[in-house]
Amino acid sequence: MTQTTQPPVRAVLLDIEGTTLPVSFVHDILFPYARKALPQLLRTRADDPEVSAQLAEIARLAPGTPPLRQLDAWMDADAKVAPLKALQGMVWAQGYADGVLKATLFPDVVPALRCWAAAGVALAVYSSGSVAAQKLIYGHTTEGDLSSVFVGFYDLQMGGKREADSYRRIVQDAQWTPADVLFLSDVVAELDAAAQAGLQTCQIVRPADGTQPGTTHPVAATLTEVARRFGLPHAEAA
Ligand SMILES: CSCCC(=O)C(=O)COP(=O)(O)O
Ligand SMILES: [Mg+2]
Repeated sequence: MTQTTQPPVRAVLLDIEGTTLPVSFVHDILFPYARKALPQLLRTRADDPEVSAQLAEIARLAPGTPPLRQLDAWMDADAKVAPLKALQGMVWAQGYADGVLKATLFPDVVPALRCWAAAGVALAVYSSGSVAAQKLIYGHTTEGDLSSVFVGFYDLQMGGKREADSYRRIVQDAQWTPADVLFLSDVVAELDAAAQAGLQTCQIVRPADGTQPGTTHPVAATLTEVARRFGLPHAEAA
């Protein structure tokens, strides 16, 4: 019988929602905050080039629809659309600055990420949330600023998370070898796309989020379990 061995993991690419952060934080705190704050952002900063560029993109994607109505429709559908994600990131910045928003990561996340980074494993984020929003989350956690553990942040500018080419672009940008990279996500379609691009994969199945395990990828409930399964260092072993 032939046995396949996994190449050692040299880099870990991580999803956010449902992987490092509870789905409830995104849906019950971040999204309602953005829905409430977006009308004022469009009223007061429509001429700001950062905002007007996103308004132009909305007009390109949904010609003739008033921007706020289109943003509401995308939020209702939880659509992962770049201009919505960019504008959400802009309003969240104020919430983090005011101290109203603070990210509570799953308890296994900070020790695992610190341990992996200290051991020389390259860590990067890939989320539908904008790079600015990702840096805000990891820069404002209940356990302090974690953003320096990451060597890269990737968003929808790389393409959709269910498309294999997005993972190829990320790996190329980071100058990694696909087989050396482990992608962690709660969503099987994202893992399928990453596997198609040659990455190793593991589904994070968080009981708190009620994630349903699939059958086609290794499964782990915590990053500690990921470490054991993929030969990464873990805090207890340090
Ligand atoms: C990074 S900010 C909040 C996440 C977000 O806006 C979102 O849509 C969730 O996307 P993910 O790709 O992390 O599931
Ligand atoms: Mg997710």
